[in-house]
Amino acid sequence: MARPALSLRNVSKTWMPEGRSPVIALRDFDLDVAPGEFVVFLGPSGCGKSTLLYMIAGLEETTGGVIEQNGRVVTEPSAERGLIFQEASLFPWLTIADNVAFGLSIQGVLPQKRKEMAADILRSVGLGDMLDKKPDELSGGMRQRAACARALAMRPSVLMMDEPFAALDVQTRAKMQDFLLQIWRDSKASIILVTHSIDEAVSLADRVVVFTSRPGRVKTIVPIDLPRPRPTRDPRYHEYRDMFAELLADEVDRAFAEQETR
Ligand SMILES: Nc1ncnc2c1ncn2[C@@H]1O[C@H](COP(=O)(O)OP(=O)(O)OP(=O)(O)O)[C@@H](O)[C@H]1O
Repeated sequence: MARPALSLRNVSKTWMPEGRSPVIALRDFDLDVAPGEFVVFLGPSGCGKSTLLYMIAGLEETTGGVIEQNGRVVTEPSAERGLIFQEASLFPWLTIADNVAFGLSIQGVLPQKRKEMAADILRSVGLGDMLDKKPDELSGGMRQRAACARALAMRPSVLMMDEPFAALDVQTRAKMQDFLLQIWRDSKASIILVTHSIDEAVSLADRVVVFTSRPGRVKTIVPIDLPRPRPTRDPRYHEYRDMFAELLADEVDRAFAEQETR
């Protein structure tokens, strides 16, 4: 791989919740993400996927190891690394256009330019008619597109998404996946998407990183060697699905077995 966009070396995190025992969420996690690569994190519940995104975003500190973006150690949040959550975290009192413009104001973009940029990017995600609407006037899928627009306006080179479509109905989810592939191609950013959906992983990823159960480590990394749009009727598509189902079932079984021997 040419210089990775993102490099994780021995990344570990132990949470120290007050009055409770420490939780080792991640231990010695290693991964390189290439520029423009689409990586999906798949793993059992509680294996540290969100924790890892927060650390890559610079919102939480690691308790071991190093995270680098383009060779620079990550120590704090940066516009270079966008993070989108399951529920679009837009400011409810601002219009969609002002939500997008808000981040640009922090970057020092002047008001008129902010307005133009916000309108442009909202048009590119199909929300050109919604500029003056407030978030609660939009559907869930539209809100998620607005959240994408807000993150993309900052031109991040890495865009992280934590189960972004989990709250959406099946049809909207499929549309959002197509939309995401389109903005991924246009933006040329690397994407890291966390999902519980095996189908979503096989439909979207260049590579799927399968986590072990907690403490999360890399169990295996599987490149998806299928053209896009993914041929869902192709036997190979189903082979990938079956393989991921087995890998996850293994980890869930292992976690249960460990709990029982404790
Ligand atoms: N702020 C926190 N303080 C203490 N423990 C935490 C905190 N955040 C997460 N944890 C613990 O760290 C572990 C990993 O949590 P995390 O949310 O990263 O897992 P996940 O893989 O994203 O789970 P899920 O798939 O269910 O969303 C869990 O045991 C969780 O309870």
